[in-house]
Amino acid sequence: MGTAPGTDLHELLKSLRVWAPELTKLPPLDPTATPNTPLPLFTAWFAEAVAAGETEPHVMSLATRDGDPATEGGGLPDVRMVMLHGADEEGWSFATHSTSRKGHQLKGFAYAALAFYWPRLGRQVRLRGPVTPATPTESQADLHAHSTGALAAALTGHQSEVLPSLGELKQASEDAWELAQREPRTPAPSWTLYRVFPDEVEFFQGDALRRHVRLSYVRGERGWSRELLWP
Ligand SMILES: Cc1cc2nc3c(=O)[nH]c(=O)nc-3n(C[C@H](O)[C@H](O)[C@H](O)COP(=O)(O)O)c2cc1C
Repeated sequence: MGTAPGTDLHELLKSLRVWAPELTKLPPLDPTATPNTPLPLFTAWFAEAVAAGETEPHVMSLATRDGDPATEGGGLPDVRMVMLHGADEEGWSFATHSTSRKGHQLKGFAYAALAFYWPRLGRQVRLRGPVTPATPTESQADLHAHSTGALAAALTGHQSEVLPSLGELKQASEDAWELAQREPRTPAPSWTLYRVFPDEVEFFQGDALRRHVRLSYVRGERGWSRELLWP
């Protein structure tokens, strides 16, 4: 049986391209003009992603590891999107429930990888490193600095548990919205701010002739070193 034109996955894949010139501008990356440490380059690229009109430049993929690789079924990778809450000398931060799937994974193996993609500039940033939870006070302060909707979502709770029906979500969410509006300082005890303190940060600048520039910062005993990687 035929598929209606324009909806076939493989036809669509053939028709798509990355970095179409009408949407994407590929700036050159001169490695000799980059800072000695990755944070200033990240913050500059982030600002440029915002200025270029990236829709959600603060959304990133967060990869974690499941369980212990020595046990059966353990050590498997997992990934999902989360929002960046900040990046400074203490690390790159995000927030989630410590009781969620990723929360349990981070408890068992406190190391994670993050990836950003900013297609309008043909840029990717990836980093990985150990993860540390912030204190409950700092985590709740971070939550309360965000929107009522963010608080309501956190108060709804049960993240990653099996949901018996959408009706149960509606009821829990309505209760959470009501509480968040009435008591904007209500704590969501499992909501936790985590920081990734990177061992490595790689900046990828796409190039039209596929001579992509990959600049990798590696943290060593004497601070950061930089090297180029083959694309
Ligand atoms: C654009 C976007 C942003 C998201 N931001 C967050 C976030 O900041 N924190 C969070 O816990 N989940 C966030 N999520 C939901 C996660 O992707 C994921 O579904 C949820 O955290 C459960 O993941 P887990 O089962 O691996 O723990 C976001 C999803 C999307 C699509």
